[in-house]
Amino acid sequence: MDKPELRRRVLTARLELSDPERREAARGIREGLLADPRVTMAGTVACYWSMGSEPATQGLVYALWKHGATVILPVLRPDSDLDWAAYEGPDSLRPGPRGLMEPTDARLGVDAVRRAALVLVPALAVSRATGVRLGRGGGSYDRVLARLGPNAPSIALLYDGELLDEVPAEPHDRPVSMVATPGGLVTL
Ligand SMILES: Nc1nc2c(c(=O)[nH]1)N(C=O)[C@@H](CNc1ccc(C(=O)N[C@@H](CCC(=O)O)C(=O)O)cc1)CN2
Ligand SMILES: Nc1ncnc2c1ncn2[C@@H]1O[C@H](COP(=O)(O)OP(=O)(O)OP(=O)(O)O)[C@@H](O)[C@H]1O
Repeated sequence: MDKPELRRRVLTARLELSDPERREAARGIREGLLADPRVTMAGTVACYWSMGSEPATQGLVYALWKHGATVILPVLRPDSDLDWAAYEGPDSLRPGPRGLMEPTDARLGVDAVRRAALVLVPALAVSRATGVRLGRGGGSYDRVLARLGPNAPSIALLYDGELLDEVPAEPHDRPVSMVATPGGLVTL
């Protein structure tokens, strides 16, 4: 299966989830992450503000911020690379391009993500064998993951059934080190 076909399949399956199924999945993902010291001990966490049918991250972002972490969120650049800015509470976001909500705080630059002790990554699917992830196709997170050191943990947030035996990979694809599913964290 090629990337566009797998993207369509996963997005279709996500649209078929009911609201209670989505809420329950987001709760499991959030609780698994917030129970892990690698998450709660991170001084700076790079996260993202979920949209559409993605597993919801709003409660997670809020909990990390309340807990005292610096949470940075992506700002999409015209070249699909990602700038970053701090989450400063529920009023610190505004609508951005492509249906995204983006932070209004000062832009920190594309390299700000290197200061994160943990990077949470959107994905449509991840390979159990290699950690290679399928994204929306802009290559944004391929560039982000390429900037991180080899030991910086990166966690993709997935619904059940999205950790797959095989995900189509190209040379520029960068693996994540873990996935967070409704059932808990899986180290790859
Ligand atoms: N929540 C979230 N934020 C993110 C990403 C993401 O995947 N999810 N990105 C990951 O790289 C970057 C933004 N990249 C994006 C690339 C494509 C589309 C996109 O295709 N949007 C559709 C509408 C999708 C929908 O409503 O579900 C569109 O514009 O038609 C959106 C964001 C940075 N921020
Ligand atoms: N390091 C990079 N610098 C510039 N462009 C890149 C880089 N990595 C990937 N790209 C480009 O991004 C495009 C999309 O790649 P791909 O289909 O693998 O995206 P994806 O990983 O699914 O999406 P995303 O990372 O945005 O979630 C490709 O055309 C690729 O050439």
